[in-house]
Amino acid sequence: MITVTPKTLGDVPAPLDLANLSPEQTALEIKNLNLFYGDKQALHGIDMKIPKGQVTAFIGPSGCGKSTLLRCINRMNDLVDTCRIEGGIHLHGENIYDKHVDVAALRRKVGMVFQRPNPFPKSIYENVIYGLRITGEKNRRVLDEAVERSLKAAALWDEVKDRLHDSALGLSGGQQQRLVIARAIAIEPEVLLLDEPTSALDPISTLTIEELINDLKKQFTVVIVTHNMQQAARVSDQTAFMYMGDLIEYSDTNTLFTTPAKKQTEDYITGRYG
Ligand SMILES: Nc1ncnc2c1ncn2[C@@H]1O[C@H](COP(=O)(O)OP(=O)(O)OP(=O)(O)O)[C@@H](O)[C@H]1O
Repeated sequence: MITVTPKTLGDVPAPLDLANLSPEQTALEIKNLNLFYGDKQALHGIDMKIPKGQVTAFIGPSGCGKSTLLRCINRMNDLVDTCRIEGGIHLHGENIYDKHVDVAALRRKVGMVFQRPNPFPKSIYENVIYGLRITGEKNRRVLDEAVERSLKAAALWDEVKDRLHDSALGLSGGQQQRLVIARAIAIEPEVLLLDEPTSALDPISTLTIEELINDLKKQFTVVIVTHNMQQAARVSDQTAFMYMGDLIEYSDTNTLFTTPAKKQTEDYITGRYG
């Protein structure tokens, strides 16, 4: 039996009425999203609004479709040949799956951090400004400021400010993951997708990243996939429980973990399966 103590990091905001968010409150709206890998349907008619400036977690047993849904938000699934999508995801009222959407521009608005830290074999400095270099930024002062701002926002500045031109590969795993977060936020996205960002880290680094997530939502909308229910309870404002490609329950995190509406959710959070 797993017991989950909800929300220990940050303030507990008043729960939002997730079904009736206003356009101003909404960062993303997922509308009747179906996803197929070949003949196999991995997501079934997902409908949800993700609020701005908050942390939303996707939880559920292995294979339920959490990462698939997360990857839909910046069209990473476009890279999978067999993948077919119906329905849409609306950002500023526009479906990101419309034909004319520039996917590179979308990924500048919707950044992503993966399970394993993946810094480039370059200096700390060059890692952070990687996205800015791609956009053609050359002004040294602009780049220096972006490095300092992003590393501070990723809670890494104090640890690396005297060795910005050393290789990023010399950092610890937890530092590398914060560097990758700094790289993602240097281009000032609106939404940050985190796919099990602490699963390769030790408990202390995990706590540092969880505290960081709580700070990041002041500037960004954060969506996190985690297999760790305690982590979802600690960092997220709302939680979506998925099972076999269905969105079973989506509510504010305290409600989902203390008084779930659906039996499947209760069975999962009490450790009866998954
Ligand atoms: N590239 C792919 N090609 C074919 N099937 C895939 C692909 N990626 C995922 N799937 C299938 O889609 C379903 C959902 O997988 P997904 O990785 O989204 O689940 P998950 O909930 O994130 O699981 P985990 O917690 O184990 O990472 C699974 O049945 C998986 O086998």
